[in-house]
Amino acid sequence: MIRAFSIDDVRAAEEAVKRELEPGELMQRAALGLAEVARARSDEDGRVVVLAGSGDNGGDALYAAAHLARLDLNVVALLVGSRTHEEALAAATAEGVVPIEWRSGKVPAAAAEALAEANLVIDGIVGIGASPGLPKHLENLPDLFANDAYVIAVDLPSGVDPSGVVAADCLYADETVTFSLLKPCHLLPAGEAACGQLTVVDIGVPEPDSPAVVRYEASDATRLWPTPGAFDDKYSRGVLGVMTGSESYPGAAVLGVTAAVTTGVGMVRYIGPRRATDLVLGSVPEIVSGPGRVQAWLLGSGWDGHGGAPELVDELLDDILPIVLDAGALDLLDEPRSAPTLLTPHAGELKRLAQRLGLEHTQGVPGARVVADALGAHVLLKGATTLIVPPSSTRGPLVSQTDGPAWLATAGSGDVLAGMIGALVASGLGVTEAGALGVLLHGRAAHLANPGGPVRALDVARCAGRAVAEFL
Ligand SMILES: NC(=O)C1=CN([C@@H]2O[C@H](COP(=O)(O)OP(=O)(O)OC[C@H]3O[C@@H](n4cnc5c(N)ncnc54)[C@H](OP(=O)(O)O)[C@@H]3O)[C@@H](O)[C@H]2O)[C@@H](O)CC1
Ligand SMILES: [K+]
Repeated sequence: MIRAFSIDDVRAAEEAVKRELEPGELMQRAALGLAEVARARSDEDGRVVVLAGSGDNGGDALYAAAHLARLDLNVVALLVGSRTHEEALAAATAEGVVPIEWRSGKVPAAAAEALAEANLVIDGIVGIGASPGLPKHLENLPDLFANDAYVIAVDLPSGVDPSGVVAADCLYADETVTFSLLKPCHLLPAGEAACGQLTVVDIGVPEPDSPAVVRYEASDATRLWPTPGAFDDKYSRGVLGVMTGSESYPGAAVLGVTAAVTTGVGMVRYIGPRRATDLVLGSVPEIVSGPGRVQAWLLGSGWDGHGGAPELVDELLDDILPIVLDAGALDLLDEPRSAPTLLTPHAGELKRLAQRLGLEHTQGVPGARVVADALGAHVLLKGATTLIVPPSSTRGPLVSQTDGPAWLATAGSGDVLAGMIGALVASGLGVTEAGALGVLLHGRAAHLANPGGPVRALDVARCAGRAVAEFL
């Protein structure tokens, strides 16, 4: 599992280590690690520009500049903040780094020339002390870079919101070198794309207890998968009740049920309108049609109204069983249930849901968070990066998964994902684990369906079993 920590926790962990070290030692470790990566990425006769801002992020960059100059690289330091880390600047200039001040206004000619010639740019403008966005004079900075310049961000790309919540103008990097601990922006959509390759340099700061953001990996699927034992039967493995599809959209039912059965669950009970039931039975003869005992419910994919049995829905919502509410069923809930509940909206559905509930945020992490809090439910926000946002009261981390190829943006894909997650909830996983492993499985199955090429949702559903076998 990949973990990122809140900025407060990162600062506290760094302070605790600093108390045990000589003053400045931690920054020296960071700068040395950064310089080693930068050296490995630069040519023999490399021309390096270091962008140094006001804080310690600029300090890291300037000390790294000193190391690189000592290795005979040609290094220019652009001092772009309102202040400069003076000791680090003195160390850099003592090694032959050429400083140029550009604290506001138009770019000085010497700075523009150095940037145009640089094949390596080290972005030490701002780190975890950042407020989102770039200062006015640096807004068009990338226009000054050579086309083939390799950009290394120190700790995080400048301009990015360190907490990964607010999307803002930032300096895109080819590589981000961070120190011991990942920060939320490294894993969340508002920052991750700007990071490029993420390299972690160990400076000896231990992980705090509780991560703010986590990402499940294949090894987590291996560890957590609800693999049946010799004494299991179809009931002990778990039964999933599915109410999906409608007269207008019966295909959603076929996709979700196919995905659930192929993912592996003791049994699927399907309840839906006649046409959808016939189609489901025609392609998935393993299912049992009609109500009965189940361990979890999946509702809503392909609904046009309240599915096949509206009279059942209120009863289910009052029940103590876990429920996955997808698509049309996102409209059902107005207040928290007492049992685990997972909502699976895409961005448009989240917006509508938050507006219906009259909430102040409607998008991204803040939107998912207010919906999760209002409904006491986990919100799985589908997208290129899929997030799982728990209600604040759980104090649990956000989950951020980027497992699927972009080809998964296709009709029926969400129905398949819902079926996979439903199967995992019925098998006994909590909604967070089921959501995260479902997204992992969805991405892996898409890859197996047609590596590197377009996929149809039904093929993704059909590949789930093989993908599970790979995890195990
Ligand atoms: N702590 C440790 O032990 C270790 C820390 N380490 C390093 O220190 C970094 C954190 O350093 P930090 O706390 O000095 O903050 P940092 O991000 O450099 O600058 C904040 C200042 O920048 C400004 N500013 C704000 N927003 C801005 C923007 N959008 N764009 C431009 N400028 C902006 C604002 O100053 P202003 O110019 O407004 O006066 C603000 O005060 C961390 O990321 C890591 O690299 C490593 O050495 C390992 C050990
Ligand atoms: K930076």
